[in-house]
Amino acid sequence: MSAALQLDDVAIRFGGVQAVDGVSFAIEQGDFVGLIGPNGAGKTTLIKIIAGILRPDRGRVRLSGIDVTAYATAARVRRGLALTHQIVRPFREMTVLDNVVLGAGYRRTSNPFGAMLSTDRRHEIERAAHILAQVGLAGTENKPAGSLPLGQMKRLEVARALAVDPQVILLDEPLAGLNHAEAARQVETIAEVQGRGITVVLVEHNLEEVMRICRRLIVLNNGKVIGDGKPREVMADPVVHDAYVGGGMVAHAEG
Ligand SMILES: Nc1ncnc2c1ncn2[C@@H]1O[C@H](COP(=O)(O)OP(=O)(O)OP(=O)(O)O)[C@@H](O)[C@H]1O
Repeated sequence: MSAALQLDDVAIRFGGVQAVDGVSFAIEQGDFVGLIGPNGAGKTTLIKIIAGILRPDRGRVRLSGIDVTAYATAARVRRGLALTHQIVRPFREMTVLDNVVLGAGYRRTSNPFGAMLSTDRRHEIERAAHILAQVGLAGTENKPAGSLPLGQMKRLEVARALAVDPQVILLDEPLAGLNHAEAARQVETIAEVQGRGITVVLVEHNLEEVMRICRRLIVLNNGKVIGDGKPREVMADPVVHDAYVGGGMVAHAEG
């Protein structure tokens, strides 16, 4: 069976900076992978390349064996990819429920606003309400998304990603800015998502949580993969340790 997500020799340069430098890996369906590395390692750039927001200078991106390197983001979403952003970006004046309904529309059509007006909107609404309950946001359906506290807004991001019925979900710093209780709740939500067989790729600075929940870590430094394997083994590797200490960041100092 093809890997859920496969990268072959992916690279991109911004001026003098080789942000991603020949990255290759394959992630199996249902795996739970933490993509980590010191500041500036290339994590966000790589996530953007996987999502089709940036085109690599070279290399290939495959989803379930299909080469999507030339696909726009919307076409990748229709192939089962979902993305949450580091900075939460709901439509703030729209209700929580409509934000999720709109997310679902992306999977079916390139015009999600049109999808909101479609005849099976009742079905979409029921489905969106169900997803909101799954991420612990039942009762918030009719509130404007912009009125939610950050912890709930980050769960809404996950709900919007789930609405496209993804096979692979990319989470960019889903715990950033959350207090301990909110982070714990968000981790529960993410673990539940992975428990449903969805492949999860997580970029996160909270190494303690990453080590606890991920089955595999891929470590980037200066755009290159410098570690790949079981979390404890990877973090025990002196090369990985040096990259963090050298980068001025000590394991589990952030969160
Ligand atoms: N649009 C851009 N133009 C120029 N340089 C960029 C651009 N985007 C990223 N870079 C550079 O590419 C490198 C990788 O950045 P990236 O944001 O991917 O790292 P990161 O691992 O996500 O870092 P952080 O943990 O701080 O978010 C950095 O040196 C960054 O300054």
